[in-house]
Amino acid sequence: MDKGMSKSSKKGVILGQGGELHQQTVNTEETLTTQQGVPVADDQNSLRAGPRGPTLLEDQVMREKIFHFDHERIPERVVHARGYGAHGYFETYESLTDLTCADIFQRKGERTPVFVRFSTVAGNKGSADLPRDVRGFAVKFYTKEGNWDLVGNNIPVFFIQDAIKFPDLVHAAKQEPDRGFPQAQTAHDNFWDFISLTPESMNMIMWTMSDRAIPRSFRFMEGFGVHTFRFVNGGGKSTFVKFHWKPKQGLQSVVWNEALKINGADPDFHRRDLWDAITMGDYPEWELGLQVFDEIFAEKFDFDVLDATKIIPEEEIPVKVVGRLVLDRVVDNFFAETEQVAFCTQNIVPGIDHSDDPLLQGRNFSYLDTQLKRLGSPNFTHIPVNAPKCPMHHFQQDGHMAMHNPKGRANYEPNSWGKEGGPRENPVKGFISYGASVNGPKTRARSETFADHYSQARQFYISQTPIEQKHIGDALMFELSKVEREEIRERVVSHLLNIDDELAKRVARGLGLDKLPKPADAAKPTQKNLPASDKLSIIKNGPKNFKGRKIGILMTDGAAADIFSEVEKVAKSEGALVEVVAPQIGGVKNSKGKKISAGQKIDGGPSVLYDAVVILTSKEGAANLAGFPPAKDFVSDAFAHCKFIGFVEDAKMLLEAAGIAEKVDEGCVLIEDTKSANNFIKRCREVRFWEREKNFS
Ligand code: HEM
Repeated sequence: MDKGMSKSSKKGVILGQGGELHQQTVNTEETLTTQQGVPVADDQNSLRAGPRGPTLLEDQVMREKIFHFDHERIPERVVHARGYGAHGYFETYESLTDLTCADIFQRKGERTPVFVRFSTVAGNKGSADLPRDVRGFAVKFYTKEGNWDLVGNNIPVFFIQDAIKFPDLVHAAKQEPDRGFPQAQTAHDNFWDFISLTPESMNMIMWTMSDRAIPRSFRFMEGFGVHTFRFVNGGGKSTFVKFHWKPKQGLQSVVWNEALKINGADPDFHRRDLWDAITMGDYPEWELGLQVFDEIFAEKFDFDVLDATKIIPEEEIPVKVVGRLVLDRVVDNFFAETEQVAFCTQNIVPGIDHSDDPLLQGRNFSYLDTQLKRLGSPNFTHIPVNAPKCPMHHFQQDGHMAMHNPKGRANYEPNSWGKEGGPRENPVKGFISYGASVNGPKTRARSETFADHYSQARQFYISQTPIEQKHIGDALMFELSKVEREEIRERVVSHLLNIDDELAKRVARGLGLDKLPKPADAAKPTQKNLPASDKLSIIKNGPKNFKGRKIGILMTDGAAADIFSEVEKVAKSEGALVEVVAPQIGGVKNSKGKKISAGQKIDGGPSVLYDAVVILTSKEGAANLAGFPPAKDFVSDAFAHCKFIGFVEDAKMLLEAAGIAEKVDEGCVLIEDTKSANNFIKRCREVRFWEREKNFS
């Protein structure tokens, strides 16, 4: 023990003479060292000339520590900066030899390790999880023949058709450059100015204004490869393919007012949800689906399959399910894995190839280029999360932070070093690009087959349920109400007139436009005969049960013990979680005097954090909470967000104070016994009681 230090009652804990705490190794703890491995005796005090004197430059321990800290940050991704990753595996359901020689699709039942990163697009790294935004859905498959990255989104189309417009799109969407805000939202002039001058974005705008852009969780959203890719089989035959991820948990989104509140209550809502589900063993799963088609279909399809602003409706080409993705392991270290992972559309494997989609072609350049800047060296493939799990042999060498360097004398080929000469080409297994014929004059021209900007936007809109259509209108009104320049608002409405008259009129009314503008000049008239596609609606593809969802039970002292155990029991048998929200974090004593611990204190656990709620108070508890705004909001928000609400007779006073006692509807279930608790859970399977929203003005 140093001079001036005194022992505390805890073994290995010493107080310094300035009162600072020193935790020292006793038995099994490892010794703290510098990066050079030198043991450190005192991590609380820098080296000084006397206890009150200046710190000495000589202090290599402090300098090393601060030097490293000073360089902890790397540039965030230029887009998709905020994300969350997890490990898992992909399991192949059947051999697809006839379609592709990609090794991952050859053997039924084979499991391939994967790393997945979900993200928002526009917000900075520290933004919240629930802005209205596209979500990234990037999957790295560590196949036996190299890494295949399927870098997709939760929306199957994109804003632009040509990668040359990507910098403009992203500049317009992110914070405005003079003021540095608003961040993580598109509700501002620059974004809508750009969009209103870019009619090819209209299909994507319908999707981003829909509830797809405010998913309940990463677990409850679809993923799409977006572009048309190619499969190539062992005989060199190619077919076109589009990739889909279908969540086994079913689709689910939140409502906009809820999203706004979640961002405040828990900005990490989505990452926490994924972390919790995986650590509790409720592994999320998606099935990989393919839409496979040939040149003949591509020729006769109304739209160009190389145009990333278009889908192929599932009714035209059904999605064939070929495998499942299971996420079963959280990261050990967020920075090492989620931050350093580098997905790249150019990472494809034998049997998979690019198409001529001009957006995809530009992406193939952009990702590698940006990652060199972001990760600081061409050796980012040496970082474990990026390194293939199959053998690698090449002559690439040196560079910053080179971790794996080839051995031996030969670092070039051809060479004449025989066995020691290193790896050789393999024309049998090696990647061979599909030999598509390419010709045509060099030109900066866009194909006329890309010119229909409205027909599929309309098709998406008419495929939605009335509630979903209403949400699209509401979202447009919200976003445009934040736009300061009226001519931009008008220009957007002029595009909506080419999509759906009623939608355009409703938005115009909502914005208070004095008169309707003329419809925008359309390069091609809208085809109004495209049929509705049920697969495009979230509500029509919702969950079949309440598994993986969370019920918030607002409880007070004296709450009925039997009802609590009933709700807990039925929720458990459904695979749903319950969390108690109480006036104090210490929990409550139920009617039998048993202590029930709380997951949240009422003002930290608003109902927006739950998929359904139960108001389980005693009479006295309800009376106390009736005067407490966070408790009233808990109930009234759950009602306004169309959630199923279970309640007990004793909670009536709180319901009254929240203003819903008179409005109790079929989405509010009185829980008195096993039967009604079961009934409540059954209702919850519909996720929301949308009927209620019809009564909101
Ligand atoms: C179909 C259209 C697109 C989709 C589905 C898409 C998807 C994604 C996803 C999921 C990420 C995040 C990857 C991660 O989690 O690390 C990402 C990042 C990125 N995307 Fe895209 N993107 C699209 C279009 C584009 C285009 C056209 C460009 C550029 C020409 C581009 C450039 C980038 C860049 C530079 C990053 C950051 C990559 C990094 O720093 O690692 N994207 N994109």
